[in-house]
Amino acid sequence: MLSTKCMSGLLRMRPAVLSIRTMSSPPTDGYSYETLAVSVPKENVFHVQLNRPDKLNALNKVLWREIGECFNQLADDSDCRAVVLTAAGRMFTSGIDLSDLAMLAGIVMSDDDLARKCRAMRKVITTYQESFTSLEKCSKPIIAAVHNACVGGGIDLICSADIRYCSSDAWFQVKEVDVGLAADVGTLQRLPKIIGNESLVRELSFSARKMFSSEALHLVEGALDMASTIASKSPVAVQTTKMALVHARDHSVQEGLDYIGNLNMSMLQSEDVRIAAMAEMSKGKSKATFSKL
Ligand SMILES: CCC/C=C/C=C/C(=O)SCCNC(=O)CCNC(=O)[C@H](O)C(C)(C)COP(=O)(O)OP(=O)(O)OC[C@H]1O[C@@H](n2cnc3c(N)ncnc32)[C@H](O)[C@@H]1OP(=O)(O)O
Repeated sequence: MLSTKCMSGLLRMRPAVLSIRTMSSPPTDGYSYETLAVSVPKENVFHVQLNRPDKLNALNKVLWREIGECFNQLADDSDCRAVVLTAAGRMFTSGIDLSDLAMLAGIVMSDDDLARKCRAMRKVITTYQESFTSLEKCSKPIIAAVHNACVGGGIDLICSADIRYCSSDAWFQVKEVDVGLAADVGTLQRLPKIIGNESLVRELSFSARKMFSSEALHLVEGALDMASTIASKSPVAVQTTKMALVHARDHSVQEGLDYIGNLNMSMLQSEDVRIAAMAEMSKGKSKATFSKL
């Protein structure tokens, strides 16, 4: 989102979301959540949907916890090679559940001692941060497909995904200052690196102004097709690529080169390299099939 390139969107998102449901297999065993719906619409592609439509997918405590649980589970699921993240109902998310903000006020009132209040507050912030960081730690590529509103904590969430698509009616709002907060769950850390424009990030974060999508290039099927393309490639190559990209964002070029060198001294020994190379040399005559990772 938000750079011209990433703002490019998912046209007619709602019908497309319905069509994901139609194509999907029933909820996967072991993926039972109160606030998330998980399905498998295409081979090795998992679809995670924020599922509190009546509350515009406001991020309550349960949803925040379940996001972490779900992506930790997907990380260990060898049937999953790529993930599409969408939301049910008329908006992607309206941000943190405002009744849970009262919980923060509860902490302020909970003790007379500042150190104890600070420790309780730190625990909440860390727990929320770790939940969204689970997307980044999950080695499977994650495509967030945003429709309509993506507010506050929603920006934190999609900044942890790998790829962002949005609908032509999508809008984005770093709204924290409007509720008296500095965003603390990843937006201020990740968004500048995603957009590559520090000035724009500051403007959005200081003003809480809405930023609208003006481009609409892809359908939800586009996200699914992209996930499917990724899922068809060597999981060793794709997941190592994701690890290297996340590492590279936070390290120098030389540190990144050392990191990929250390990783690839093992990964290049994978059977996937031979299988992929043979398929490439056949110029499309033979199709590469990779085993689970
Ligand atoms: C340690 C903390 C770290 C995290 C920090 C995160 C910070 C943030 O996310 S800041 C942003 C917080 N969000 C907001 O301030 C947005 C509040 N909502 C709205 O402004 C509007 O709902 C919105 C413009 C998104 C949509 O307006 P619309 O008129 O179309 O719908 P509504 O009638 O307002 O909403 C429908 C029902 O959903 C409930 N709801 C919507 N948003 C929230 C929310 N964020 N929290 C709780 N509930 C929400 C709304 O109350 C309606 O419910 P009901 O009355 O029962 O029908």
